[in-house]
Amino acid sequence: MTLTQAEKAAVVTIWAKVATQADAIGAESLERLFFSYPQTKTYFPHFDLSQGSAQLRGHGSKVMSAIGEAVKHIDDIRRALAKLSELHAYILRVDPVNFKLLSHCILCSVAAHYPNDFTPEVHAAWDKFLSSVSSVLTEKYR
Ligand code: HEM
Repeated sequence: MTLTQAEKAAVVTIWAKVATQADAIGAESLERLFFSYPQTKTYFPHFDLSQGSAQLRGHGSKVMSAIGEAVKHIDDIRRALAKLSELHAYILRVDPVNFKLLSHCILCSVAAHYPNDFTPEVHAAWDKFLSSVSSVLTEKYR
């Protein structure tokens, strides 16, 4: 899935804003994930997943910095996320369906924080970007 130059530019622009609140948006995305799709909590039996917990915030921050790496290396997301891809496929064995759920929650959090920036074009570009990140993180399964 390749992003056009215009889509890449839209992703980089919205990320510049998201990056300033990345930790909050990461934690909120996980809260939305666990609240709307409670089955996803089974991957985190060792975490305290209550709203605002230190583990939830810490993990949200890690997830968002990986997204930031992908934005920084938008032309080579595969290489930028190679290690994470192995981790999710071979060690964590996260079912690929869950990536769609998390991507959706990240999309909602970004929209909620930046309603004016979240135009249909930005929405489409951000959605496509998160799909690219997800396909990189799940491609080792095949
Ligand atoms: C956009 C998609 C995702 C990104 C960018 C992402 C990113 C990350 C990062 C950066 C880490 C930490 C790796 C490390 O400590 O070296 C991680 C760990 C982990 N991820 Fe993901 N992840 C994604 C999707 C998912 C999904 C959908 C699930 C399951 C519902 C999941 C479950 C886990 C688990 C269980 C860990 C280990 C947590 C721990 O024990 O510290 N991830 N992920």
